[in-house]
Amino acid sequence: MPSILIVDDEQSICWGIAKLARQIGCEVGTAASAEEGLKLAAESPYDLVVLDVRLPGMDGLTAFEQFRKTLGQVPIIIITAFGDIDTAVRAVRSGAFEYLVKPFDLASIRSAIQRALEYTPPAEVPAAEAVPSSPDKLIGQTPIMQELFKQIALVAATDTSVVLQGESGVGKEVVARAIHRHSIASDQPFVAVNIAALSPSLAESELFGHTAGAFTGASRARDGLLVQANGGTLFLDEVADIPLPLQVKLLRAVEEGEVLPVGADQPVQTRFRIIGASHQSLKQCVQSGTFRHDLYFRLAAFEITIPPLRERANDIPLLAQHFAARRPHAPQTFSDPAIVELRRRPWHGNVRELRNAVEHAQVVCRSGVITPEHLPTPHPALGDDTVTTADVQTQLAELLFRRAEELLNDPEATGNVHSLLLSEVERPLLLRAMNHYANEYAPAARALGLHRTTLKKKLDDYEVSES
Ligand SMILES: Nc1ncnc2c1ncn2[C@@H]1O[C@H](COP(=O)(O)OP(=O)(O)OP(=O)(O)O)[C@@H](O)[C@H]1O
Repeated sequence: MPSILIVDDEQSICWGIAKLARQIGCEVGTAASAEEGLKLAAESPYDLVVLDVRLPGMDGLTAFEQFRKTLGQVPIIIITAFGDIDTAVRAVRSGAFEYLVKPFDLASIRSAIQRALEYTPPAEVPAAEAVPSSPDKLIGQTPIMQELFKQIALVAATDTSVVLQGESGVGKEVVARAIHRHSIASDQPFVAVNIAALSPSLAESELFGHTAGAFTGASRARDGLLVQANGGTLFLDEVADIPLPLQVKLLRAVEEGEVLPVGADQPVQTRFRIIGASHQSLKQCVQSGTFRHDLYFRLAAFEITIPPLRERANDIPLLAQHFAARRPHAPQTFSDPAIVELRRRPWHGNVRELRNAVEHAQVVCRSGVITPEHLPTPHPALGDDTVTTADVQTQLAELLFRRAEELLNDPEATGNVHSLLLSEVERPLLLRAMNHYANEYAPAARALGLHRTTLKKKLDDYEVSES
């Protein structure tokens, strides 16, 4: 008769799993701490261990290695309620047979136990590795986040392409960074590019590079971002915005591990893991013909959907504390009504909006305790008819602020930050004006307060066709 050791300090869990194990014909030992479990394991051999991570005294992941020493390569199922991303990665890397996130249903633990009992262990299992904690840590304790950590841990261990879906500000970039940080390529480059922010005329050379003299202004040859990511991870934010002709080139690069820089006749080798992110459904973009289906299938080998903050409201107090702690000299404490208010808000701008609201409150608060009055007015939902001009101005200012910060941190942009940012603002303005005046230069130029020829020249520079 197979025997199972269940180590969990929650009596009800021990009892539930023990009952189920007996039903499937196992002998059962239970322990409320790792130390007690190790003692039982030393006394009699077990065929399977079900091990909780959070235990009084020694934690489950530390005990894992001890169980290995005592019981050899028997399968160990790890269960956890409150873990962080490092816990998930350690659990996956430890060689745990299965990693279950509480609350789990009886069917999943039953299936894990049955599979574990039929399992023949491999000759060697990699040892658990300590994963360094990182400053851009992913915060979350809700079951939704625990599941997300698990997905990240599973995919990080591979070189599979990933698509991250989720509303703006949910944390797609932090997740991409976490995947990279926990992958075997973590010491290689992580190159992040926001496709929507690339000027259309320069997107190709930015991504694929160019030779010297490939176009006016290209005095020196330059590696594109795909080559800069060689050996590491390329994060394409707003991947749905890649122009169709470049999608073909990107697919070729990913499939064949080589790119053709603008103006070059010889390809350059480059291999990287690609992580795409989008707030739009890529599947819908494929259906509407704006995204190639072959590229979609290549990228979406593993899809992760990051839920909006309002669906994990229990994480809000923790996130608020996390953001407040980033400014050690500013107020750190939230009054109870402030926490209630934070939890109540819809957070259409998700974690980014929450982070900004905490920063705002810390600036406004003079008393040491943050109260609801210190919080800024909430962002309206996009497309909401009640959005006022002031709302739009606030959001625009915030986006420009963020983009300016990105450009100021980009060594390639140094010396051009002003013109780059202004061109990103000017292009949509001119396009809108032309559209508004049915592509008539004269009224559009009059409304803009520009000379007609100046408007025409600017549109040419932005490569905006007259159609
Ligand atoms: N779970 C989290 N824990 C800690 N910080 C987070 C978390 N999720 C998001 N953030 C923070 O929120 C901000 C927005 O996150 P991020 O830029 O990754 O969102 P995004 O989904 O990529 O947004 P966009 O689609 O607009 O590019 C960042 O400052 C990020 O560090």
